[in-house]
Amino acid sequence: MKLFSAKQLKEADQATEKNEGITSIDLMERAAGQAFEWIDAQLKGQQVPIYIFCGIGNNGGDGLALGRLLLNKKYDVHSFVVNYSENRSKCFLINYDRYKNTSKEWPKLLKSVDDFPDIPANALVVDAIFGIGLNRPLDQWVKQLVIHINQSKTFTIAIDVPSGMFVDSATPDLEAVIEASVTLTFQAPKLPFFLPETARFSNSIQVLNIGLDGNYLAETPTKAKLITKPDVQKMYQPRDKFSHKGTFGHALIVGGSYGKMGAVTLAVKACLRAGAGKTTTYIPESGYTILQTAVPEAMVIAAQESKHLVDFSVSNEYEAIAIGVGLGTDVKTMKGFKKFLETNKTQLVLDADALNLLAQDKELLKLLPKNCVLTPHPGELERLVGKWKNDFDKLKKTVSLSKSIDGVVVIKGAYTITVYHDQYYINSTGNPGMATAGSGDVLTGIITGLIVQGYDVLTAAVFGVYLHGSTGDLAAQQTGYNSLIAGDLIDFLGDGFIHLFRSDNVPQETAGNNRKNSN
Ligand SMILES: NC(=O)C1=CN([C@@H]2O[C@H](COP(=O)(O)OP(=O)(O)OC[C@H]3O[C@@H](n4cnc5c(N)ncnc54)[C@H](OP(=O)(O)O)[C@@H]3O)[C@@H](O)[C@H]2O)[C@@H](O)CC1
Ligand SMILES: Nc1ncnc2c1ncn2[C@@H]1O[C@H](COP(=O)(O)OP(=O)(O)O)[C@@H](O)[C@H]1O
Ligand SMILES: [K+]
Repeated sequence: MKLFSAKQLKEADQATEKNEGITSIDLMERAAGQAFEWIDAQLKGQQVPIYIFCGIGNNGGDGLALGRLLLNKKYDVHSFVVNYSENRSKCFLINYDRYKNTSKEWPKLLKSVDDFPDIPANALVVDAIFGIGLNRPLDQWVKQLVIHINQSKTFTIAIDVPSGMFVDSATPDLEAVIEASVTLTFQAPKLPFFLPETARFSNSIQVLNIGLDGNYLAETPTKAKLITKPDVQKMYQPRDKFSHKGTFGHALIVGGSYGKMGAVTLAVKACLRAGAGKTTTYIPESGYTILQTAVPEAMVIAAQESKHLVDFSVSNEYEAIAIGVGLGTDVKTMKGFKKFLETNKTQLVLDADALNLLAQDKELLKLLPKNCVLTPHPGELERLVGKWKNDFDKLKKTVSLSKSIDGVVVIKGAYTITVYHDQYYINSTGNPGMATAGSGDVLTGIITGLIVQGYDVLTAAVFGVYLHGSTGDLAAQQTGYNSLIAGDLIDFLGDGFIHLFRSDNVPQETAGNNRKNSN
């Protein structure tokens, strides 16, 4: 799903008006109508005081149109115009008049802190103060209004965007943003809904299709995409009946150190479960028995050194090498790692301590082969690119890194973002249960397993991240968040694949039948 910029949405707006022969006021009525339908479907006529705060631009126009529709359906509506500027939009003014013709109680004008209404605890608040047109920090008194609404702790519905949130750049003041309970966003979600600093404001996101011009939406490329099930279904490569293990490649996992062999165990199991034809691990000698016992399906090459890898001389028979899990950052390991990079020609996935070694000597980045995959969590990323000022700056720095190595960088976390040059692929699966030691090692194994089967590196990263998260979601249904451990992600990976092609909305009857059959 494409995430459009504010400028693109305004262009889509104009394309729709031109191609459908409608005006912006018609489009506003459509948007407000969709918001009304959604709210009416939840309330079903239930009478609660509805407090609508409207700005003076088109977001405010949406708010007034919504207010009129709710009044027509006999809801208890109280509207306020937040008069932060005299520069009112045309569509706002039209809806202001329409509202006044509908209601005896006209919208109250708010011009300063003294005008703020008390908000009853049982009120439903609608935030239509600012939308995608916000382009500078809020005036002090408008910020106070946002704080006043947030402090009311009432259920708050943001129209299009929580007011105060910037769409295409960093939000300058995180105290001046509406904390929405639900965000009714038009046509497509906005990038900051998925970034760590701002995601908490938009909460439950409902995308309302207001029918913007289909051609414009299809043909306009976006920097950011939200990766959902239909996107990854297209990525899956079915297996041929006459395929054999040689068809699906040979992966090498290089890593482990004394006390950290588990990381390699998790990565190699995940790699196998992702579908690699063959896997080999290259580990310090002390891990030999551990690996052979824990993963009989994997081959093991034990290095001479007992506790840390020093010599990384590996053959070139592998389709991909994952390096770094449990590796450690011993001085001798660093030397061997450098020597390895100087001669290696195989596709690489670099994680954990391999990233820390790269951060210790950034010159090593120049030795990476084209199209490698780096999978840093935010701490590892910071060591590689330096401190960032905000989420947008983090993305900019990651884009520079991706371009400089001509490879893929996966920023792990909630809504993992895979960055390739200046494209962002935002993952929609996963849960806080996955914040547990070793779950990153599993991801490394999955991505490597996909690469050796023939997925290109970008697809392997985007698809692998999605699968890892959806597997975590399936596992959590059985384990709950607290009890999920990294090994569960391996156990459920098969379910993750199977669910790729299962409908999410299993009808009750079918679910019942399944239960009956399994009894
Ligand atoms: N295709 C679509 O997407 C559709 C969009 N629709 C709706 O329109 C919304 C966008 O409306 P919008 O462009 O009028 O901007 P909005 O957010 O109401 O802001 C109002 C104005 O405030 C100003 N301003 C900015 N910052 C400020 C500040 N800090 N303090 C004071 N003033 C500030 C700035 O004007 P300026 O002063 O810069 O000239 C800005 O223009 C969109 O979110 C959606 O709800 C739907 O109706 C139909 C389909
Ligand atoms: N709150 C969360 N929501 C979704 N995914 C998460 C969350 N927390 C962690 N994860 C995922 O779990 C993995 C953790 O990786 P990492 O920090 O490298 O763990 P480790 O080094 O212990 O293996 C990443 O893929 C990350 O995206
Ligand atoms: K809003």
